[in-house]
Amino acid sequence: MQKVIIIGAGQGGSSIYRLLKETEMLKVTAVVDINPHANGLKLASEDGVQIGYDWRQIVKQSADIIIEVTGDEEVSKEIRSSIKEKIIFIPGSVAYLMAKLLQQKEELISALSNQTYKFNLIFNTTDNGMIVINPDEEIILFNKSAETMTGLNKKQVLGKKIGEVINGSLLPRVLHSRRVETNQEFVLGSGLKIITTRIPVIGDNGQLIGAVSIFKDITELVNLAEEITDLKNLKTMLQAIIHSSDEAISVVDEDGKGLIINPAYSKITGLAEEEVIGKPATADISEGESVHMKVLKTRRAIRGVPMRVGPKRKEVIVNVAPVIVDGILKGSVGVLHDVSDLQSMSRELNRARQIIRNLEAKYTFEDIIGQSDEMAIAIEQAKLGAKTPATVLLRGESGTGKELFAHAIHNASDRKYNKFVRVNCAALSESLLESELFGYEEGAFSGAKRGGKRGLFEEADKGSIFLDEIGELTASTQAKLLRVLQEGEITRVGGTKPLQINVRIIAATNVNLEKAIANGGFREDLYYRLNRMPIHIPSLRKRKEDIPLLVDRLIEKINIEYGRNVEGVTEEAMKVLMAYDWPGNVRELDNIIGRAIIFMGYQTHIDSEHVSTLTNSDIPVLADSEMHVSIQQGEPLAKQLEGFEKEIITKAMKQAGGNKTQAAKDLGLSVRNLYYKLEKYQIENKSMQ
Ligand SMILES: Nc1ncnc2c1ncn2[C@@H]1O[C@H](COP(=O)(O)OP(=O)(O)OP(=O)(O)O)[C@@H](O)[C@H]1O
Repeated sequence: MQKVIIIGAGQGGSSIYRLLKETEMLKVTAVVDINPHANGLKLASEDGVQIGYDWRQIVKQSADIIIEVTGDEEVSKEIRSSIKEKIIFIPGSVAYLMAKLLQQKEELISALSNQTYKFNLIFNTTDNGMIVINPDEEIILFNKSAETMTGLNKKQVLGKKIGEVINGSLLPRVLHSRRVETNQEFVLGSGLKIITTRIPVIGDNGQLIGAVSIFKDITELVNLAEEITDLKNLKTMLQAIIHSSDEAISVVDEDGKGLIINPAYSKITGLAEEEVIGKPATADISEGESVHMKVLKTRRAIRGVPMRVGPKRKEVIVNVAPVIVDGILKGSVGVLHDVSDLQSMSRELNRARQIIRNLEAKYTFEDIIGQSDEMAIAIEQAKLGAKTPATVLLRGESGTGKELFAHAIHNASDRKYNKFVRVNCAALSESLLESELFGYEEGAFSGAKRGGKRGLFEEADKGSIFLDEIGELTASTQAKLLRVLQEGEITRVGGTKPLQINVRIIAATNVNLEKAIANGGFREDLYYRLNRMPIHIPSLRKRKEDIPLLVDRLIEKINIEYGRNVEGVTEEAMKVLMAYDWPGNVRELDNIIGRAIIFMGYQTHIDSEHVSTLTNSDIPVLADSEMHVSIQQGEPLAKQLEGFEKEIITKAMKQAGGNKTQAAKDLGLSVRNLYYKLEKYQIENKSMQ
């Protein structure tokens, strides 16, 4: 290796030294610095190169090349003259040029590495994944985010075809199409959803250099979008619910300004949306301080505030509750309940209850009061009857408790978990009764339901059917009933196919069936079928000893019904009750006690004055002094006659103590006709006393 000595370290020799260090053909053995303060000295000593200040001493050493860069002519001359046999001599100017070149190279390298650092910094710190491929589809760049999103290591993927690394990658497509594809959705093998932009890289001369994919993880975005969609759905649903609610609803914000109202609210208050939305809550309801404002002030719900709202001054009950989200008051929601609606609903409910009552047997033998011998026998017989499948015929005047017995028999029988159906045979016309009892087939008559209808016998299958007022059946219905009793089957009206049924019949009548047979009004064969187990329920006048017990139990029952605290009857009152002969039986007694309790004020005992209307006189209906005829101007005669008829029937029923058979007899009407008129004029039994 050629040995080199450099003279003039402080004058550029150091640079020459660094340049020569890189060549493996030359070895710098010494560096001489003619100026002792120059820093070339330090460099040389660090590298273990011999150094010195006395060039004359140094050049005496053997060297193949001497480089002199002092720039000092004197020194230069002296060196030249003193070196006789040295091989090469490079003058300082050339060395200087070399040093300059070296410096430029170093600067270039430093600038380049600086650029590379910046590029790497950007490339690897961005959230976006970046993959670059060459025209052969091989991956040449793969940044940190790409590693994180794909779960692949850069070292594993560089140089590989992108299709092998990312299944189904569409990046090669842009190599062929040379078209940018922006914001394309793609699902990575890891299941991550990304949105990617694919760009072909084309050189200035139009030559294809490769393609870049820049992509973003959009899982969170998608989730967010889904959440927003869910929220939107929820909002839409909530609006639909509020909108369709029959309850009047209003929502205000935390300042009490209207946010939402529904059509029911507008209907009841008479306020349109534009009069409420964005307006202070104090203006929404005409009366008093807005309940909304109170709720917003106190952050407490207010319930049950009665108010009158709207042009019709409708009575409503207001409930308002604050809306608090994460402890922050956001507004309040108010609901107005239209009380008039509630009242009609309660009427509906009562009607429904009545219907249900008709379909269930609610009384048991426990509810039948009576210790008299006659009553004890009747109860005993009924209990026996309950245990057999036999048809039972309950006989007794109206109001003696025949229905009560029918319930009790059903409930004591092994059919108690099945239906108990009550039918009043006198209350319906023949055709209606038959279609009710036996059902009908489609098209049986005009107005028949499509698909036909099940009859009550079918309804009561495996249960019991209570046929009240059986003595009122027409000949046709009697014949059909006989068939049920004989064959255990029914045929729907308009049908041909008989249906097997398993129903226990409990029949009841308050007419003398034997007399009816004699008159030809009742079939004898049916009578014998029905009369297998007759039970006679005594009239109240025949068991007056039961009156005190009945009175006690009735007071107990009515106290509960009316919320009263009546303790009993005075001796005087009891005398009146015992003296009366009770044409309406227990029903009449029930009504009398009920009416006395209503009118007696807050006394603890029913006194004789409260039952003073009870007399056994036999006043003819039309002689009632309260009855009067007054002519209504402009009302048709037929209408006025109807009003008069209603009045007469009401009086007759009152006088008969609610006993329909008696009332019908007094008026010379058939029981069926009386039922029809009671129904027509809506005369209820309760008002009979
Ligand atoms: N022995 C009794 N113990 C308690 N309450 C009775 C008794 N008998 C009848 N009642 C009551 O008297 C009212 C009339 O009874 P029920 O309807 O059973 O009579 P009914 O004989 O079926 O009358 P109708 O022939 O007019 O239909 C009912 O409120 C019933 O609870």
